[in-house]
Amino acid sequence: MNTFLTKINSFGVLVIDLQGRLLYSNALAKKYNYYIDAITEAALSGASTFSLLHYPAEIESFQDNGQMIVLISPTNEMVRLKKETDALQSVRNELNEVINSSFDGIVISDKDGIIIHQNPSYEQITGLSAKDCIGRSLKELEEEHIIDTSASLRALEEKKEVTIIQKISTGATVLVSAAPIRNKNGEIEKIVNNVRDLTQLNTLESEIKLLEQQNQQIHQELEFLKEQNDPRLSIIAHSDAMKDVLDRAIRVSQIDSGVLIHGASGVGKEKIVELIHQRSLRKEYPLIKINCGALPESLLESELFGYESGSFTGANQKGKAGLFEAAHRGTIFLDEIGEMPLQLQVKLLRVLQEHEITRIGGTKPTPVDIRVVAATHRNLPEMIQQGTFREDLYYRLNIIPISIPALKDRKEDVIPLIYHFLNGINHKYGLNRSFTNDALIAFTNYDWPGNVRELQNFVERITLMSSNSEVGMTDLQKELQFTNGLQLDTAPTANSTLNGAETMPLREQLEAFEAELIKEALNYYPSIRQAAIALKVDQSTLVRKIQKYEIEK
Ligand SMILES: Nc1ncnc2c1ncn2[C@@H]1O[C@H](COP(=O)(O)OP(=O)(O)OP(=O)(O)O)[C@@H](O)[C@H]1O
Repeated sequence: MNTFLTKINSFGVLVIDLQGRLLYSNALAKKYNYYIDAITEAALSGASTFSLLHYPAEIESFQDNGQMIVLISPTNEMVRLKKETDALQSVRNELNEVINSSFDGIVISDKDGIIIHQNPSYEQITGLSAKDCIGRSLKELEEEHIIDTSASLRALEEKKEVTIIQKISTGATVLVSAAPIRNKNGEIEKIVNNVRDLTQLNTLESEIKLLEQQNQQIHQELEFLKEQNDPRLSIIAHSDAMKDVLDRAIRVSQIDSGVLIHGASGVGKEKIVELIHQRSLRKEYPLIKINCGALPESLLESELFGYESGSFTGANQKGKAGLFEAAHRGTIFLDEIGEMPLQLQVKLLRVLQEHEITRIGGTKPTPVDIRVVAATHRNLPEMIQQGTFREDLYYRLNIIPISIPALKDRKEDVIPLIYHFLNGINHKYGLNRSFTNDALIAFTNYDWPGNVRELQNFVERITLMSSNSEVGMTDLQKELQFTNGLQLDTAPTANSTLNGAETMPLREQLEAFEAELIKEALNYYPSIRQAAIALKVDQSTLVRKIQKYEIEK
């Protein structure tokens, strides 16, 4: 019965009497109204199909109680059409699901530029809801400045795919690609817009830029550290005075003006010149060094300017280029400039003014592009007063003055320098030497008149001569017997001062040095763990020391 009722509901039902008169018809049978007579006739004649142009149908009839019940159902063709429609609907649903779950915003407009669909991502990206957009014309949205330019309208106008950067009134910036969809006649029916969030891309872009900058910074720091590890260039500078010297040298290396370095013998003038040259744009060209006090006048002149063939007895037959020519495009370091004879000072001034030299015995000037860095331990202004140094040359050379203090005036550098030289020797000779505290105190209390050079020589000598792994006062005394005038004292002397204050006890100096190293490591490495690895100490030890020295991370 149930089956019967279900059938009844999905069939057209007619009830007729046996004479063919209509007694009842249900709603579905109404659409066959025009053909009732034909259907009745067919049913009475026992036919099972019935076909008219628009309503091919199957009929099923049976008699009951002197009446005939006729069931009318669409033919298989109709069922097929219905199935196709259902299938199309399900494809359409799937397509909608795909569109709606896309991370890109998708907006579809019709051929008149009216928005007919948008997916949820579009609202997430732009802040414009379906309510704001669907059914609205893109022209209107443009006029109301909700969007600045419509990609769809341009695609409709230009009849091709268009990609633009669009600004939305909500503040978002998006990349929109509008693609026309054509019917089989090639006419545009719809425009599909693909929308990407550029605000996010911009953020990513700035993040990449930031990473690149950090990368560059790290690269520069690495270069600096590499330089520091290069024994030819590493310059120990723990005192403020020496740090200032380094800062000044690094800054001056970037410009091409004359530099005059003042400082006693052995303070590190040549080291600073090397740094200036290595960091300058001239670093690929030679750095030529000459000590103006080491040669007699005539020889110094021929060394600097060169000579033509046969210009003086003993001269090379072919002539010879001088150091100015050899330093072309590079740097020339004139050490002990105060010792340069007056006559040569005049010639040097001409080179600096005219950027050309003429060889001895020659007539033709040769252009030279050189940077001159000069150094002296003499008091040049006093020499100018005495008439032994030319004032005009002094001002030419002294455009940027750098003054390196004597080692006794920057005692904070003594222990770091000792370790620097000691490490070099240990590494070179495969040793593992160290100094006792007494020895370090003695080193710090001494004034080192020969400055860093004297300290370096003494550290090298005493380390190599000692047979103990820890070099102490006995080794020092022994070595002193071979060294004239060097007197080391473990007690602070009246004139051994540190920044004008009394000499700091060694333990405090070592602690100050240790705190300084920890601060540097913490500044350089992003975490305490990495700083501890670099300093080769336990993380817990490092934490304890950070607390002890009250270092802020
Ligand atoms: N700050 C420093 N760090 C490391 N080594 C240094 C430092 N200062 C000087 N030295 C070393 O000390 C020695 C003497 O230095 P340098 O030759 O540069 O001194 P100078 O002032 O030019 O001497 P002079 O005037 O006698 O020529 C060199 O071996 C140099 O490497």
